[in-house]
Amino acid sequence: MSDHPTSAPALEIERATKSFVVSRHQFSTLKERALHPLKAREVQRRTVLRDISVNVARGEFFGIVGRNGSGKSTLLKCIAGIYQLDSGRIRVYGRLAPFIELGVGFNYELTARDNILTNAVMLGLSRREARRRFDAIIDFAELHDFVDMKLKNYSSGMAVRLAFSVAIQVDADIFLVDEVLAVGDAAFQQKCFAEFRRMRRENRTVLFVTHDMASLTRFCERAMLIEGGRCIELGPAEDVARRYNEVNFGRLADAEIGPPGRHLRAVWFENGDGRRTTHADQGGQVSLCCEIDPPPVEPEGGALALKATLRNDVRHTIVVLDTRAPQCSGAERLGALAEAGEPFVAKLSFPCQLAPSAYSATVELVRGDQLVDRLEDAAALTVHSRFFSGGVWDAPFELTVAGAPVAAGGAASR
Ligand SMILES: Nc1ncnc2c1ncn2[C@@H]1O[C@H](COP(=O)(O)OP(=O)(O)OP(=O)(O)O)[C@@H](O)[C@H]1O
Repeated sequence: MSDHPTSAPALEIERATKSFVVSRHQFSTLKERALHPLKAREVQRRTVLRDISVNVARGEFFGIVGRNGSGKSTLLKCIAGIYQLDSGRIRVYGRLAPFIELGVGFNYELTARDNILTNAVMLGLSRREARRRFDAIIDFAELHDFVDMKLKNYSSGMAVRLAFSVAIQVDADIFLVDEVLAVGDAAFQQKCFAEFRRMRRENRTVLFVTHDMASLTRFCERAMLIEGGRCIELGPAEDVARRYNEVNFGRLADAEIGPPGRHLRAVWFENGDGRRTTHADQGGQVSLCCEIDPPPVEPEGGALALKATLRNDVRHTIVVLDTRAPQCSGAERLGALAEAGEPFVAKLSFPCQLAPSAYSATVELVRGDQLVDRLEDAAALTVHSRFFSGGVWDAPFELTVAGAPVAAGGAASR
C-alpha cells in the first residue's frame, strides 16, 4: 500500500536496515601497517540505515533530506540495488534511472561520447536507441565542444550535466536524483527545474536528495528527514523542511553568548507575541532583541547606535537594521538609556517578509566611528512560507487590474 492517497505504488520500503563493516584503524603510512599488522583486522559494524519504512506513489516527487553522513545516499544506493540490505525489503515498481552521484556508471578513462553510449545502454536503451538520442543528450548538457574529451578531464559540474542529461533521456519511470542542483551552475539549474516540471506532467516518480529546503518545498509534495540513519520525520515537504531547519539551525540561537564584561550581552529573536523564537512564518512581526550593558559615557564620543546585519544561508546580506538610519524612530531613546548607564533591552522590530530560508544576525554596538562591541552570528531565525518566489525579500504588494476595453476583432487594446 502507498502512503500517497491517489495512485499505484512506485516504491515500497519496509524496515530497511543497512550496515557497513569498517576497519577500526586507519593506517596513514606503510611503516605503521608493518608495525601493527593485527590492528588492521580489528573491524566494527556500523549501522547507517535503521528501520526505514516509506511508500512512494507513482507520480510523486519525494524528498530525502538530512545532514551530511545521515544515510541519504546509502538509501538511494540500496534502492538502486547497488547495496544489499541487511534486513527489510525494498520493492521498485517500474524502471529505475539511478542518477546517484558523480561517477556511478561512468568510466573516467573513456570519452564523453563512449560514456554516453555505454551509460544509456546500462540504463536500459538499445544501442540503436542510445545512438539516436546521443544528440539530444549532448544538446541538453551543452557539451558539444567536449564530446571527445576523456571524462577524467571534465570538471565535476560538467560530469553532473552529462549524467543528468543521460538519465532524463532513458525513459525511466523512477528517477533517483542526488544533489544535482548543488553542482551545476545557475543556468543549468534552471534547465533541471524545467525538466522536473516536465517529469511531473508525465507522472514520473522522482526521489530527490537535497540540502536546499527551498528546492525541496518547491518540488516535493512529501519528504523524509533522516538523522543518524533513522527517519525522524515523514510527511508534507513544508513540515519536513521546518524540522530540518530546527535540527540544523535551531542550536545556533540557543547558544549562550555575551560573556561578562561585554557590552552586547545577549541577542535573540522574538515573535509578534513577544516570545523568544528561532522560527517565524512569513508575514508576521519579528523583533531582534539585544541586551545591552552600556559602556561609560564619552563626552566627545557621540551617541550609542546599534546595527544588525541579517544574512541568509548562503551568507548574502539581506537586511541591515541601523538605528542611525532616518526611518529609525527610537534612536534618541536608545541614546538616553545608554547615558543612564543601566543594562536595557533594545528591540529592532520589522515585518518578516524575508524569503523562506535560514538567517543569522550579526550585531554591532557603535559610538561615532568606533566599534564598541560586536557579536557575529549571534542569533538564528528560520523563516517558513508555503510559497517560494525565488526572491530574497517578498515585499507585500497590491495588484490593481483595470478592465481593458475590447477592440474590434476581440483583441484587448490599451
Ligand atoms: N561503502 C561504505 N563503507 C563504509 N561506510 C560507508 C560506506 N558508504 C557510506 N558509509 C558511511 O555511511 C554513513 C552515511 O553515508 P551517506 O553517504 O549515505 O550519507 P549522506 O546522508 O548521503 O551524506 P552527504 O549529505 O554528505 O552526501 C556515513 O557515515 C558514511 O561514512
